[in-house]
Amino acid sequence: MTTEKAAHGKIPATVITGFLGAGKTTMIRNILQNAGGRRIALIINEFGDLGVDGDVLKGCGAEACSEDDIIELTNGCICCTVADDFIPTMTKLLERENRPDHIVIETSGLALPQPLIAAFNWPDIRTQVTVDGVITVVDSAAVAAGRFADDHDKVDALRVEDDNLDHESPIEELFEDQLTAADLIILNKTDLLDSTGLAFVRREVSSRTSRKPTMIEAKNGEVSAAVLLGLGVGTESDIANRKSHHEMEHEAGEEHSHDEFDSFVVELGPIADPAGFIEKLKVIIAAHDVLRLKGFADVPGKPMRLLIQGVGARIDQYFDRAWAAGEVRRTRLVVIGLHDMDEAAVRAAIVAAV
Ligand SMILES: Nc1nc2c(ncn2[C@@H]2O[C@H](COP(=O)(O)OP(=O)(O)OP(=O)(O)O)[C@@H](O)[C@H]2O)c(=O)[nH]1
Repeated sequence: MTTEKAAHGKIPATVITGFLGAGKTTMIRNILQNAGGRRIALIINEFGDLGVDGDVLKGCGAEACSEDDIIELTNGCICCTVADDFIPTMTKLLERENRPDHIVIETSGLALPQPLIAAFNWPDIRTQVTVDGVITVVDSAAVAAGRFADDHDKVDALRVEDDNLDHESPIEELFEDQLTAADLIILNKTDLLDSTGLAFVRREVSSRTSRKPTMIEAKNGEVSAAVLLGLGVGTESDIANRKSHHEMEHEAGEEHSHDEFDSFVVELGPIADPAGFIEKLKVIIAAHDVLRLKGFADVPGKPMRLLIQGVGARIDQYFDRAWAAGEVRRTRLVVIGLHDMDEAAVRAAIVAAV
Protein backbone atom coordinates (compact mmCIF):
# COMPACT_ATOMS: atom_id res chain seq x y z
CA MET A 1 0.00 0.00 0.00
CA THR A 2 1.28 3.47 -0.72
CA THR A 3 0.88 4.34 2.96
CA GLU A 4 3.38 1.61 3.83
CA LYS A 5 5.84 3.01 1.30
CA ALA A 6 5.42 6.53 2.59
CA ALA A 7 5.84 5.47 6.22
CA HIS A 8 9.33 4.09 5.63
CA GLY A 9 10.29 6.30 2.73
CA LYS A 10 11.65 3.08 1.26
CA ILE A 11 10.01 0.17 -0.52
CA PRO A 12 9.76 -2.82 1.84
CA ALA A 13 11.15 -6.10 0.54
CA THR A 14 10.27 -9.45 2.10
CA VAL A 15 12.74 -12.29 1.62
CA ILE A 16 11.17 -15.74 1.66
CA THR A 17 13.57 -18.60 2.11
CA GLY A 18 13.43 -22.24 3.22
CA PHE A 19 14.73 -25.58 2.04
CA LEU A 20 13.67 -27.27 -1.23
CA GLY A 21 9.95 -27.96 -1.32
CA ALA A 22 9.16 -26.35 2.07
CA GLY A 23 6.22 -24.47 0.56
CA LYS A 24 7.65 -21.05 -0.37
CA THR A 25 5.83 -20.76 -3.71
CA THR A 26 2.58 -22.02 -2.17
CA MET A 27 2.81 -19.33 0.52
CA ILE A 28 3.58 -16.64 -2.04
CA ARG A 29 0.51 -17.63 -4.04
CA ASN A 30 -1.55 -17.01 -0.91
CA ILE A 31 0.11 -13.65 -0.37
CA LEU A 32 -0.66 -12.57 -3.93
CA GLN A 33 -4.27 -13.64 -3.61
CA ASN A 34 -4.69 -11.69 -0.33
CA ALA A 35 -2.43 -8.73 -0.89
CA GLY A 36 -4.90 -6.19 0.46
CA GLY A 37 -4.54 -3.79 -2.46
CA ARG A 38 -0.72 -3.75 -2.53
CA ARG A 39 1.02 -3.97 -5.88
CA ILE A 40 3.69 -6.57 -5.44
CA ALA A 41 6.78 -7.22 -7.53
CA LEU A 42 8.09 -10.75 -7.23
CA ILE A 43 11.68 -11.86 -7.75
CA ILE A 44 11.98 -15.62 -7.97
CA ASN A 45 15.21 -17.57 -7.89
CA GLU A 46 15.43 -21.29 -8.57
CA PHE A 47 18.18 -23.89 -8.49
CA GLY A 48 18.11 -25.74 -11.78
CA ASP A 49 17.44 -24.68 -15.34
CA LEU A 50 13.70 -25.07 -15.39
CA GLY A 51 11.68 -22.15 -13.99
CA VAL A 52 8.75 -23.98 -12.44
CA ASP A 53 7.85 -21.63 -9.56
CA GLY A 54 7.54 -18.53 -11.76
CA ASP A 55 5.39 -20.47 -14.15
CA VAL A 56 3.11 -21.69 -11.37
CA LEU A 57 2.71 -18.17 -10.00
CA LYS A 58 2.08 -16.63 -13.42
CA GLY A 59 -0.71 -19.17 -13.72
CA CYS A 60 -2.37 -18.03 -10.47
CA GLY A 61 -3.74 -14.87 -12.09
CA ALA A 62 -3.71 -12.71 -8.97
CA GLU A 63 -4.42 -9.03 -9.53
CA ALA A 64 -1.72 -8.00 -7.06
CA CYS A 65 1.03 -9.13 -9.37
CA SER A 66 0.86 -9.06 -13.16
CA GLU A 67 3.14 -11.23 -15.29
CA ASP A 68 5.38 -8.16 -15.84
CA ASP A 69 5.89 -7.95 -12.09
CA ILE A 70 7.26 -11.50 -11.87
CA ILE A 71 10.99 -11.56 -12.49
CA GLU A 72 12.79 -14.89 -12.65
CA LEU A 73 16.48 -15.21 -11.81
CA THR A 74 17.55 -18.56 -13.20
CA ASN A 75 21.26 -17.93 -13.54
CA GLY A 76 22.29 -19.86 -10.42
CA CYS A 77 21.51 -19.44 -6.74
CA ILE A 78 20.79 -15.83 -5.79
CA CYS A 79 23.41 -15.88 -3.01
CA CYS A 80 26.17 -16.46 -5.59
CA THR A 81 24.88 -14.08 -8.26
CA VAL A 82 24.10 -11.06 -6.11
CA ALA A 83 26.37 -8.66 -7.98
CA ASP A 84 25.70 -9.96 -11.48
CA ASP A 85 22.00 -10.68 -11.29
CA PHE A 86 20.23 -9.45 -8.19
CA ILE A 87 21.59 -5.90 -7.99
CA PRO A 88 20.99 -5.13 -11.69
CA THR A 89 17.49 -6.61 -11.42
CA MET A 90 16.66 -4.48 -8.39
CA THR A 91 18.12 -1.39 -10.02
CA LYS A 92 15.93 -1.92 -13.09
CA LEU A 93 12.89 -2.52 -10.93
CA LEU A 94 13.51 0.70 -9.02
CA GLU A 95 13.90 2.66 -12.23
CA ARG A 96 10.39 1.70 -13.32
CA GLU A 97 7.92 4.52 -13.53
CA ASN A 98 5.25 2.54 -11.72
CA ARG A 99 7.20 1.21 -8.75
CA PRO A 100 5.70 -1.58 -6.65
CA ASP A 101 4.36 -1.06 -3.13
CA HIS A 102 6.17 -4.15 -1.88
CA ILE A 103 8.83 -6.50 -3.23
CA VAL A 104 8.76 -10.22 -2.42
CA ILE A 105 11.87 -12.28 -3.11
CA GLU A 106 11.73 -16.07 -3.15
CA THR A 107 15.20 -17.56 -2.81
CA SER A 108 16.00 -20.96 -4.21
CA GLY A 109 15.67 -23.77 -1.68
CA LEU A 110 19.46 -24.07 -1.65
CA ALA A 111 20.28 -20.39 -1.21
CA LEU A 112 22.06 -18.88 1.74
CA PRO A 113 19.98 -15.81 2.57
CA GLN A 114 22.88 -13.91 4.17
CA PRO A 115 24.61 -12.58 1.00
CA LEU A 116 21.25 -11.52 -0.38
CA ILE A 117 20.37 -9.58 2.78
CA ALA A 118 23.81 -7.97 2.74
CA ALA A 119 23.12 -6.71 -0.79
CA PHE A 120 20.48 -4.38 0.65
CA ASN A 121 23.37 -2.41 2.17
CA TRP A 122 24.71 -1.54 -1.28
CA PRO A 123 24.50 2.27 -1.52
CA ASP A 124 22.10 2.40 -4.50
CA ILE A 125 19.76 -0.11 -2.92
CA ARG A 126 19.93 0.99 0.71
CA THR A 127 18.56 4.44 0.01
CA GLN A 128 15.48 3.09 -1.76
CA VAL A 129 14.60 -0.32 -0.29
CA THR A 130 14.68 -1.98 3.12
CA VAL A 131 14.30 -5.62 4.11
CA ASP A 132 10.89 -5.72 5.74
CA GLY A 133 11.72 -9.15 7.09
CA VAL A 134 13.14 -12.57 6.30
CA ILE A 135 10.58 -15.36 6.46
CA THR A 136 11.86 -18.91 6.60
CA VAL A 137 9.40 -21.61 5.59
CA VAL A 138 9.97 -25.01 7.18
CA ASP A 139 8.69 -28.36 5.92
CA SER A 140 7.55 -29.62 9.33
CA ALA A 141 6.94 -33.14 8.03
CA ALA A 142 10.50 -33.32 6.71
CA VAL A 143 11.88 -32.09 10.05
CA ALA A 144 9.84 -34.72 11.90
CA ALA A 145 11.14 -37.38 9.52
CA GLY A 146 14.72 -36.38 10.40
CA ARG A 147 15.58 -35.05 6.91
CA PHE A 148 17.68 -32.25 8.40
CA ALA A 149 19.28 -34.20 11.18
CA ASP A 150 22.88 -35.02 10.46
CA ASP A 151 23.07 -38.14 8.31
CA HIS A 152 26.51 -39.24 9.45
CA ASP A 153 26.85 -42.10 6.97
CA LYS A 154 26.07 -39.82 4.07
CA VAL A 155 28.45 -37.09 5.23
CA ASP A 156 31.22 -39.59 5.79
CA ALA A 157 30.67 -40.99 2.29
CA LEU A 158 30.88 -37.48 0.82
CA ARG A 159 34.06 -36.82 2.76
CA VAL A 160 35.72 -39.89 1.25
CA GLU A 161 34.96 -38.45 -2.18
CA ASP A 162 35.83 -34.89 -1.37
CA ASP A 163 38.67 -34.06 1.02
CA ASN A 164 37.63 -30.41 0.98
CA LEU A 165 34.36 -31.13 2.68
CA ASP A 166 35.17 -29.35 5.90
CA HIS A 167 31.73 -29.20 7.46
CA GLU A 168 28.73 -31.21 8.52
CA SER A 169 25.94 -32.40 6.25
CA PRO A 170 25.34 -29.69 3.62
CA ILE A 171 21.58 -30.07 4.06
CA GLU A 172 21.75 -29.64 7.81
CA GLU A 173 24.00 -26.59 7.53
CA LEU A 174 21.79 -24.92 4.99
CA PHE A 175 18.71 -25.61 7.08
CA GLU A 176 20.36 -23.93 10.07
CA ASP A 177 21.63 -20.99 7.99
CA GLN A 178 18.15 -20.35 6.65
CA LEU A 179 16.72 -20.46 10.20
CA THR A 180 19.46 -18.17 11.49
CA ALA A 181 18.50 -15.54 8.91
CA ALA A 182 14.81 -15.56 9.90
CA ASP A 183 12.69 -12.79 11.41
CA LEU A 184 9.69 -15.10 11.26
CA ILE A 185 9.57 -18.89 10.91
CA ILE A 186 6.58 -20.58 9.30
CA LEU A 187 6.22 -24.19 10.39
CA ASN A 188 4.40 -25.34 7.28
CA LYS A 189 2.75 -28.66 6.35
CA THR A 190 1.20 -29.07 9.79
CA ASP A 191 -1.57 -31.14 8.15
CA LEU A 192 0.94 -33.99 7.86
CA LEU A 193 1.67 -34.15 11.62
CA ASP A 194 -0.12 -34.69 14.90
CA SER A 195 0.40 -32.52 17.98
CA THR A 196 3.25 -34.66 19.31
CA GLY A 197 5.02 -34.43 15.97
CA LEU A 198 4.54 -30.68 15.92
CA ALA A 199 5.87 -30.25 19.44
CA PHE A 200 8.97 -32.17 18.37
CA VAL A 201 9.38 -29.93 15.30
CA ARG A 202 9.13 -26.78 17.43
CA ARG A 203 11.85 -28.06 19.78
CA GLU A 204 14.04 -29.21 16.90
CA VAL A 205 13.74 -25.93 15.00
CA SER A 206 14.44 -23.80 18.10
CA SER A 207 17.51 -25.87 18.86
CA ARG A 208 18.94 -25.09 15.40
CA THR A 209 19.26 -21.34 15.84
CA SER A 210 20.52 -19.18 18.67
CA ARG A 211 18.13 -16.41 17.66
CA LYS A 212 14.52 -16.91 18.69
CA PRO A 213 12.20 -15.54 16.04
CA THR A 214 8.44 -16.07 16.29
CA MET A 215 7.19 -19.39 14.91
CA ILE A 216 3.79 -19.70 13.29
CA GLU A 217 2.21 -23.01 12.32
CA ALA A 218 0.55 -23.23 8.90
CA LYS A 219 -0.75 -25.54 6.26
CA ASN A 220 -0.41 -24.74 2.59
CA GLY A 221 1.32 -21.51 3.57
CA GLU A 222 -1.99 -20.06 4.69
CA VAL A 223 -0.82 -17.14 6.79
CA SER A 224 -2.46 -13.76 6.39
CA ALA A 225 -0.57 -11.31 4.20
CA ALA A 226 -1.21 -8.79 6.97
CA VAL A 227 1.04 -10.91 9.21
CA LEU A 228 3.71 -11.68 6.61
CA LEU A 229 4.10 -8.26 5.04
CA GLY A 230 4.86 -5.21 7.15
CA LEU A 231 7.18 -6.76 9.77
CA GLY A 232 9.22 -3.55 9.53
CA VAL A 233 12.47 -5.11 10.74
CA GLY A 234 15.11 -3.56 8.46
CA THR A 235 17.04 -6.84 8.53
CA GLU A 236 19.94 -5.44 6.47
CA SER A 237 21.10 -3.59 9.60
CA ASP A 238 21.28 -6.81 11.60
CA ILE A 239 23.25 -9.15 9.33
CA ALA A 240 26.21 -9.22 11.70
CA ASN A 241 24.05 -11.24 14.11
CA ARG A 242 22.97 -13.81 11.53
CA LYS A 243 26.19 -15.26 10.18
CA SER A 244 26.00 -18.47 8.16
CA HIS A 245 28.24 -21.49 8.85
CA HIS A 246 30.17 -20.52 5.75
CA GLU A 247 30.81 -16.97 6.96
CA MET A 248 31.96 -18.25 10.33
CA GLU A 249 34.27 -20.81 8.77
CA HIS A 250 35.68 -18.58 6.04
CA GLU A 251 35.89 -15.10 7.51
CA ALA A 252 38.90 -14.65 5.20
CA GLY A 253 36.49 -14.48 2.29
CA GLU A 254 36.61 -17.84 0.55
CA GLU A 255 33.84 -18.13 -2.04
CA HIS A 256 30.74 -20.03 -1.06
CA SER A 257 29.57 -22.58 -3.64
CA HIS A 258 26.83 -25.10 -4.28
CA ASP A 259 29.14 -27.93 -5.29
CA GLU A 260 27.40 -30.21 -2.83
CA PHE A 261 24.20 -30.17 -4.90
CA ASP A 262 23.38 -30.98 -8.47
CA SER A 263 20.42 -30.63 -10.79
CA PHE A 264 19.45 -31.64 -14.28
CA VAL A 265 16.41 -31.50 -16.53
CA VAL A 266 14.79 -34.57 -18.13
CA GLU A 267 12.74 -34.11 -21.31
CA LEU A 268 10.18 -36.80 -21.98
CA GLY A 269 7.38 -37.56 -24.41
CA PRO A 270 3.70 -37.61 -23.42
CA ILE A 271 2.75 -39.43 -20.21
CA ALA A 272 -0.21 -41.67 -21.04
CA ASP A 273 -0.50 -43.19 -17.55
CA PRO A 274 0.31 -40.46 -15.00
CA ALA A 275 -0.64 -42.57 -11.97
CA GLY A 276 1.66 -45.42 -13.03
CA PHE A 277 4.45 -42.96 -13.90
CA ILE A 278 4.24 -41.30 -10.50
CA GLU A 279 4.38 -44.60 -8.65
CA LYS A 280 7.57 -45.41 -10.55
CA LEU A 281 8.98 -41.94 -9.79
CA LYS A 282 8.48 -42.60 -6.08
CA VAL A 283 10.62 -45.73 -6.34
CA ILE A 284 13.34 -43.81 -8.24
CA ILE A 285 13.32 -40.96 -5.72
CA ALA A 286 13.74 -43.38 -2.82
CA ALA A 287 16.43 -45.44 -4.55
CA HIS A 288 18.57 -42.41 -5.48
CA ASP A 289 17.75 -40.09 -2.58
CA VAL A 290 16.42 -37.38 -4.91
CA LEU A 291 15.74 -34.24 -2.87
CA ARG A 292 13.35 -32.48 -5.24
CA LEU A 293 11.66 -33.31 -8.52
CA LYS A 294 9.23 -30.96 -10.25
CA GLY A 295 7.92 -30.00 -13.63
CA PHE A 296 5.06 -30.26 -16.07
CA ALA A 297 3.76 -33.23 -18.03
CA ASP A 298 1.82 -33.59 -21.24
CA VAL A 299 -1.00 -36.07 -20.68
CA PRO A 300 -2.55 -37.10 -24.03
CA GLY A 301 -6.23 -36.22 -24.34
CA LYS A 302 -6.10 -33.70 -21.47
CA PRO A 303 -6.46 -30.00 -22.28
CA MET A 304 -4.51 -29.04 -19.14
CA ARG A 305 -0.89 -29.57 -18.20
CA LEU A 306 -0.08 -31.77 -15.23
CA LEU A 307 2.09 -30.22 -12.52
CA ILE A 308 4.26 -32.82 -10.77
CA GLN A 309 5.77 -31.86 -7.40
CA GLY A 310 8.05 -34.30 -5.60
CA VAL A 311 9.53 -33.40 -2.21
CA GLY A 312 11.46 -36.30 -0.72
CA ALA A 313 9.16 -39.34 -0.85
CA ARG A 314 5.95 -37.33 -1.37
CA ILE A 315 4.64 -36.49 -4.83
CA ASP A 316 1.69 -34.16 -5.47
CA GLN A 317 0.16 -33.85 -8.90
CA TYR A 318 -2.60 -31.69 -10.28
CA PHE A 319 -3.64 -30.09 -13.55
CA ASP A 320 -2.73 -26.44 -13.02
CA ARG A 321 -3.76 -24.70 -16.23
CA ALA A 322 -4.78 -25.32 -19.83
CA TRP A 323 -2.03 -25.52 -22.43
CA ALA A 324 -2.08 -22.17 -24.21
CA ALA A 325 -2.88 -21.88 -27.89
CA GLY A 326 0.35 -22.41 -29.82
CA GLU A 327 2.23 -23.62 -26.71
CA VAL A 328 4.26 -26.78 -27.33
CA ARG A 329 2.92 -29.55 -25.13
CA ARG A 330 5.88 -31.26 -23.56
CA THR A 331 7.01 -33.06 -20.46
CA ARG A 332 9.98 -31.60 -18.57
CA LEU A 333 11.11 -32.41 -15.07
CA VAL A 334 13.90 -30.88 -13.00
CA VAL A 335 15.68 -33.22 -10.61
CA ILE A 336 17.75 -31.95 -7.65
CA GLY A 337 19.95 -34.06 -5.40
CA LEU A 338 23.28 -34.15 -3.62
CA HIS A 339 26.27 -34.02 -5.94
CA ASP A 340 26.91 -37.75 -5.64
CA MET A 341 23.51 -38.49 -7.19
CA ASP A 342 24.01 -40.78 -10.20
CA GLU A 343 22.54 -38.55 -12.91
CA ALA A 344 22.83 -41.14 -15.70
CA ALA A 345 21.06 -43.79 -13.65
CA VAL A 346 18.29 -41.45 -12.48
CA ARG A 347 17.78 -40.12 -16.00
CA ALA A 348 17.62 -43.63 -17.49
CA ALA A 349 15.18 -44.79 -14.80
CA ILE A 350 12.86 -41.81 -15.39
CA VAL A 351 12.93 -42.36 -19.17
CA ALA A 352 12.10 -46.03 -18.62
CA ALA A 353 9.21 -45.12 -16.28
CA VAL A 354 7.15 -43.45 -19.04
N1 LIG B 1 0.61 -31.53 2.56
C1 LIG B 1 1.07 -30.30 2.34
N2 LIG B 1 1.70 -30.02 1.18
C2 LIG B 1 2.14 -28.76 1.00
C3 LIG B 1 1.98 -27.74 1.97
N3 LIG B 1 2.56 -26.61 1.49
C4 LIG B 1 3.05 -26.91 0.27
N4 LIG B 1 2.80 -28.20 -0.03
C5 LIG B 1 3.19 -28.94 -1.24
O1 LIG B 1 4.59 -29.10 -1.24
C6 LIG B 1 5.10 -29.08 -2.56
C7 LIG B 1 6.20 -28.04 -2.69
O2 LIG B 1 5.62 -26.76 -2.47
P1 LIG B 1 6.27 -25.44 -3.07
O3 LIG B 1 5.44 -24.31 -2.60
O4 LIG B 1 6.50 -25.59 -4.51
O5 LIG B 1 7.66 -25.46 -2.31
P2 LIG B 1 8.92 -24.48 -2.54
O6 LIG B 1 9.50 -24.23 -1.23
O7 LIG B 1 8.50 -23.30 -3.35
O8 LIG B 1 9.86 -25.42 -3.43
P3 LIG B 1 11.28 -25.04 -4.14
O9 LIG B 1 11.11 -23.68 -4.72
O10 LIG B 1 11.46 -26.11 -5.16
O11 LIG B 1 12.31 -25.08 -3.10
C8 LIG B 1 3.90 -28.81 -3.46
O12 LIG B 1 3.42 -30.02 -3.97
C9 LIG B 1 2.89 -28.18 -2.52
O13 LIG B 1 1.56 -28.39 -2.92
C10 LIG B 1 1.31 -28.06 3.18
O14 LIG B 1 1.15 -27.27 4.10
N5 LIG B 1 0.89 -29.36 3.31
